[in-house]
Amino acid sequence: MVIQRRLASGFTRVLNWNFSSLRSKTDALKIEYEIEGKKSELTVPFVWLRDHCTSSKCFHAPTNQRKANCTDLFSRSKVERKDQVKLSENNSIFIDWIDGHRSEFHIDELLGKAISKNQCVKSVRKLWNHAELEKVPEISSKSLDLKKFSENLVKYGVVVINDVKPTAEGTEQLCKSLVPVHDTFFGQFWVFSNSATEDEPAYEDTAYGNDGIGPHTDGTYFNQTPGIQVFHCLQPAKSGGDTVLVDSFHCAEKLKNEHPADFETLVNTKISHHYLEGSPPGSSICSVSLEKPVIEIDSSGNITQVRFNPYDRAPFNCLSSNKSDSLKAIQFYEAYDKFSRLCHSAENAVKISLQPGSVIFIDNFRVLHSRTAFQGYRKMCGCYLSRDNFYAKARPFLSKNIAQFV
Ligand SMILES: C[N+](C)(C)CCCC[C@H](N)C(=O)O
Ligand SMILES: O=C(O)CCC(=O)C(=O)O
Repeated sequence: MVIQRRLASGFTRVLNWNFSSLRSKTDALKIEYEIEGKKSELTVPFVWLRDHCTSSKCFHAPTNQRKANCTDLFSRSKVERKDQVKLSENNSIFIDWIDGHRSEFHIDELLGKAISKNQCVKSVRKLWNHAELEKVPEISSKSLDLKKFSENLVKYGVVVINDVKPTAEGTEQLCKSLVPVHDTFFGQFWVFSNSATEDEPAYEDTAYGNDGIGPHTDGTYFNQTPGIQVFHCLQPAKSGGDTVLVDSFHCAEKLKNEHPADFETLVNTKISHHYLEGSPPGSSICSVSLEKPVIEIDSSGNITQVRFNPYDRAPFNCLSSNKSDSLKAIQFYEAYDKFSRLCHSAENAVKISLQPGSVIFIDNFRVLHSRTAFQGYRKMCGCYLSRDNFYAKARPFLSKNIAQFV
C-alpha cells in the first residue's frame, strides 16, 4: 500500500509499510520512508515496537521510565491482520495489538529511537596530536561558562580553568561546584607532594616521588575507572615537573589505520591491573580490576575508553597448556608495544607547565597524563570527578548536535 503525503521538505515521510518475516511470518514491520528525498527502509520487529510503546499504560512520561518488566513482551507483540496497522495523515503508525492495546509511533520518533547515532561520535570529538593542539583550551573561573567548559572537555578531553584561588580549599570548592567527586581510597580530595607529611600523605606509588612518570590513565585497577582527573599545582618544582598530555584516542585511531590487526588485539584482549599496598603487598590495600581491554569500543566501532598504564598491570596470567594461548600472549605484547610507542611519541605529546591558579581537568578515559622528573619540593592537589555525572550535567548545556552523541 503506497501512501502519498504532502509535507514540508525536511520532514520524514512514510512511503509504504508491510509485514515482514524475520523468524515467523509476521513478526516485523517493514517501513519504507523518505527523508529529504532520500529513500530508506527499516525492518522493525513487533517486539521492539511493543517495547517502545509510549502510551500511559506502558510508559510513565513524568519519569521517562518504562512500566513494563519485559516478562510477557512476546505474547503482547502480536499483530495478525493488516488492518491492525494504520498510518495517519501526520506520519504516525498506529498498531492495535492482540490484547486490545493501541500504540502510536510517529516516524521521526521511531527512527530517532531505533537507529544508533554512534556513527556521528567522531564528528564531535576533535582528536589531536602535538601539531594539532597548539594550546590546551583555557577558560577563566571569573565568569565560569559551564557550556564552554563542557564543550572543551568533550571535544579535546582536557581543559584548564584559570584564576582559581591557589589553595587546596579553593580548588576543592571549584571542583565540587562543577561535578560530584569520584571517591577512591586516595580520598575525595588529595593534597600530595614528594615529601610526605600528615597533611600530604603518601601512598605506595611513584606519584609521591620526584621521578618522571610516563603517559598513563589513572585507576586502571578499578572496575569503575575514575572519570575526570583534576590537578592543581600549588607549588611548582625548582625545575622539571611538567605535565605531558597525550590523546590516546588519536593514538588508537593511528594504530587502527596503520596496524589494524594490532588494534583488534588490544580491543579483544582483556588484561587486569592492580594497586597493592602494604607489606606483604596487598595486605593493606588490594585493588584489582576485572579483566578489561586496553581499547574499548562501542558497537559502531567508536573508541569509548582507553585503559593504559604499563606500570600498574597485574601479572598477565593468560598462559595454559594450550600453545595457542602462548601465541596470543606474543600477539598482545606486539600490539601493546606498538600502541605504547605511539603514546610515548613526541609527535603526539603536548607539554604544559602547571602553575598555581590554573586547574587542569583531564578526561581519564581518553587523555593520558605524565609528569617529567623534577628537583626540589613540589606540591599538588586535586581529585577525581565522576565522568557519568559530568555528562549527565553537561548534556543539557551542550549544543544539541554534540549532546546527542556523547
Ligand atoms: C592521583 N593520586 C595522586 C591520588 C594517585 C596517583 C595514582 C597514580 C597511579 N599509578 C594510578 O595510575 O592510578
Ligand atoms: O605529579 C603529577 O603531576 C602527576 C602524577 C600522576 O601521574 C598521577 O597522580 O597520576
